[in-house]
Amino acid sequence: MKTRIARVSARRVWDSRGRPTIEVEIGLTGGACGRAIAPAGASTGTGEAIDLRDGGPSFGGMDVKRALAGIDREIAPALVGMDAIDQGGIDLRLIALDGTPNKARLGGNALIATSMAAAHAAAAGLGLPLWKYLSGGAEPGWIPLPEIQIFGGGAHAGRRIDIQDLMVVAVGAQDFATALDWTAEVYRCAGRLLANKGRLAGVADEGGYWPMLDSNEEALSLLLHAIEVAGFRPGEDVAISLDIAASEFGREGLYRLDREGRIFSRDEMIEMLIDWINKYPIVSIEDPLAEDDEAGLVAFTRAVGDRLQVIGDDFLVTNAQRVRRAAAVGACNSVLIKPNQAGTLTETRAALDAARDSGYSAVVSARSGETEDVTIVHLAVGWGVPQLKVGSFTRSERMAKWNEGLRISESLPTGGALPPRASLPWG
Ligand SMILES: O=C(O)[C@@H](CO)OP(=O)(O)O
Ligand SMILES: [Mg+2]
Repeated sequence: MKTRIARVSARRVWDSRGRPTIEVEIGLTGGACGRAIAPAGASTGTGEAIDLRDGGPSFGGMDVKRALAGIDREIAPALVGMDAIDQGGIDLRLIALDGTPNKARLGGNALIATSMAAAHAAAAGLGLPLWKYLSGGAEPGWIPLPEIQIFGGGAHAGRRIDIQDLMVVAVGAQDFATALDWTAEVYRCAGRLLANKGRLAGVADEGGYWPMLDSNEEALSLLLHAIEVAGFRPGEDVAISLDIAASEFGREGLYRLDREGRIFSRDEMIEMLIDWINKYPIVSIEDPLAEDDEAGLVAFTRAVGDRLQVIGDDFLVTNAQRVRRAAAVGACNSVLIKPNQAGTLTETRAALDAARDSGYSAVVSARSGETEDVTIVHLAVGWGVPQLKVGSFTRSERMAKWNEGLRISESLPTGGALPPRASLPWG
């Protein structure tokens, strides 16, 4: 059999924040090979798979090396001889081998890089592009709609503003290439507007501009202005999407917003967000409240869930059980899908299936620490997820993914067609 695993090897490579990470390479008996690199978050949910990452000010720890040793000594011997096409069996074996509930022993980063490398190897062994292999023969009808960061704040930008991602979605674009064109235009205008104000401090971890502003809302109004200056109709051509990443500044129902100079109660936080939704063309808000504030998330979803995509990221951590529980209590109506939060592709897929069963929308997402790895783009296309969140222009680890989307769209029967508006939550 051509797709039997002949070797598993790993190396220490570097991510976009200058930190070591793990690349796994899997070779098959037929000669095909696949490889994948683990990304890493900065604003992480407590329920995520635990990575073995190097810590300390000089990142001089030994944890990545420890993870590599685990791959050499335990994972490789366990996987050699398995069929790479048996993704479920491979992932189950990885989970059993690790033996902890959060993958802390062998490392979530070791597991996800291995799990994704197996999929790449299987696809290569069958002579298929990864998206096609993952789609199981179904023809995707479209390529996902991009959600792209224009301003970066929170843990990705020295907390100059409290909220983490101010993004745009080209809701009126018909195709993927046009969505990128429009977003690039807004991005350039936003940069010019910030520079003219003397408030541009560089670019954040995901490529969005790093704004030095006096309030969070100032960033929102500047973003709206940038959409208009770029010549688009706010809300009709280009809309706003936010990741508040509220777990970074909220605990036990209290939210400390440094830009606003005060602590908000849960109700005040919800009031402020609803005020923004009423004033700006916002179609999606991620982690509006902290991961420990289920009551707040339920109240927020009850108040605006019929007109807004409410995404759980830190709160749901790509976990099927959590998605089902959230749906039962009415917290959020959408889930962010990040493979490395789950730790294996099979668990990632289970979270997506749980979302579909619960009537939740889904958004596949990169992490703030990324590399040239483009697996998530194939995953979004192959699994038919209609939205994809990756960072912005001016950072190549982000553009590697958007450019891969352009390449994939050339081979889809529908070309670069985006999901029909009616199939999206705001349609
Ligand atoms: O919060 C998020 O959604 C991601 C991407 O923006 O950030 P991080 O990878 O740091 O969790
Ligand atoms: Mg998030």
